[in-house]
Order: sequence, then structure tokens, then C-alpha cells
Amino acid sequence: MFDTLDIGNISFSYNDAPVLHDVSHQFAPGKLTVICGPNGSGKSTLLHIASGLVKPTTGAVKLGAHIISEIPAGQRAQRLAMLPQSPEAPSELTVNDLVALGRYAYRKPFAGLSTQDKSAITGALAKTNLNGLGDRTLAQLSGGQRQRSWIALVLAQEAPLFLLDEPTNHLDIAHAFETMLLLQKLVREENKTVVVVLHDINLMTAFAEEVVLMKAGKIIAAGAYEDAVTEHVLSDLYGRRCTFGTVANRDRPFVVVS
Ligand SMILES: Nc1ncnc2c1ncn2[C@@H]1O[C@H](COP(=O)(O)OP(=O)(O)OP(=O)(O)O)[C@@H](O)[C@H]1O
Repeated sequence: MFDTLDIGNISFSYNDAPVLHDVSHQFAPGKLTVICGPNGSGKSTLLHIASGLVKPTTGAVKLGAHIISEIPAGQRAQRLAMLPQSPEAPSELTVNDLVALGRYAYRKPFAGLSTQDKSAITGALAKTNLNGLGDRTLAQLSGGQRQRSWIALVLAQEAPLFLLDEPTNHLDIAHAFETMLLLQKLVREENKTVVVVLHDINLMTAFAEEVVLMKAGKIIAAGAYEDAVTEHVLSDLYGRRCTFGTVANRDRPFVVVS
């Protein structure tokens, strides 16, 4: 049974500056949804509101039957995991310590890690190719290794719903592709719901099952990738000509911007 995540008629202003305008969407349960749009279009703000970390100025976010901000933090963390765009942690923390933070919603005060906690942490480190780096501090990692440590923290949370803001930041093309393969696998093999903000439209065309395309604080197109994503829509979204190309043995196109 999937939790549904619904945003209804959301508007949001920072101080008096409106950045989201009456946005509504139901994220497709059990699918990989990619949110794309130009810088400043409101993607991160929308994700923060969808996660319950930020309250909308008007409108409501519902996780299942409940307003998300009314669900106690511990329960919410077991149902929804969020990776912000630039997460921060003390640089002397080890990778193991960081990933263990993903288990906080399951742990009793002052208790050590349970067998289940340890297995979730080991599994998350393996899935993100961090085996052998658990004892390194964050200061001793490359930018990409640090980013993968944050993804491991989110995986260790073992929630059915993941919201990830630019998880491929700092990753080389192979690790970025592998991260998307991992998210695809979570959806296909573990029935997770994944919502991910991406700037790389070629990763979007390769992996999105569903899309939310945002411009100037509004959703200009949303729904199944095949229905929503066209050269015309992408060109309009970014204000540059976007042309599809094809390669043999691949259904989805690549995109060239000119
Ligand atoms: N803390 C803040 N205070 C004031 N304005 C903010 C704040 N955070 C974001 N904004 C503004 O809100 C708008 C939307 O920002 P947001 O980060 O949601 O966009 P985005 O689509 O995620 O951008 P990017 O692709 O650059 O990460 C932008 O105009 C931004 O300048």
C-alpha cells in the first residue's frame, strides 16, 4: 500500500516575494518522478514544502490522509525521506556516523544501533559504492563521495517515499548515471516512490517515468513522461531550442540545446 503525497493549491512567499503560485500535484505512487525547470523556478521550495519542512503560505500538503506538518517528526521520517540540495554536517563526522543519522526515527534515546539499524547502514553503504569508506571523516572525502554519503543516509532511513533535491550534484557522469539507476531500482524492485529534482535533462529523458516541469513558480506541464515531454515543451521551459536525437537500441531520446 502506497502513501500518496498530494500538494493542493500551494502558494508560498519568502518575506513578501511570491515564489510559488497556486501549485497542485499528486506525486504518482510507486513511480520515479523528475522535477525540472530553470534556476529559481521554485523546485527546491516546492520539495521543502512537499516534505513538510516548510509550511506553505496557502494550500496544504497531505501525506496519505493527513496534513504532513501535523504528522509527528519521527513518524514522518519513517514514511518520507528528504535530501536537500546542500545538506550540511560537521566535517569531522565519519561516513558511518552520518549514515547512522538516517536511523534516528527508529532508535530509542541513548540506545546503540540495533541489528536492523546496522544492516540498513551496511546496505545503504553498499548501494552507494561506499564500502571501505565508512571510517573516513566527511573532510576526507571527495565532493562526489560526500554526496553519495548523503544519499546513503537517506537510503538508511528506509522510508517508502524519497524526495531528493539534485542528488547528482558533484557526481561524475558515471556516478550520476549509477545514482539514477539505483533510484530506478528502488522504484522497480522495492516499490518505492521517488521524486527527484534534476538539472540534467538527459538524465530526465533517460529515467523519468513521470515529470513535473516548473517555470516561474508554476507547473507548466506534468504527468507521464511520454505525454508531457516534447521538444516544444522543453524549449519553452528553458527559453532555448531543445532538439531530440536518437541512438540505436534506446527508446528515449537525448537532448541537444542550441
Ligand atoms: N531563503 C530564501 N529567502 C528569500 N528568497 C529565496 C530563499 N530561497 C529561495 N528564494 C528565492 O525563491 C525563488 C525560488 O527558489 P528555489 O530555490 O525554490 O528555486 P529552484 O528552482 O530550486 O532553483 P535552482 O535550480 O537554482 O536550485 C528564487 O527566486 C530564489 O531566489
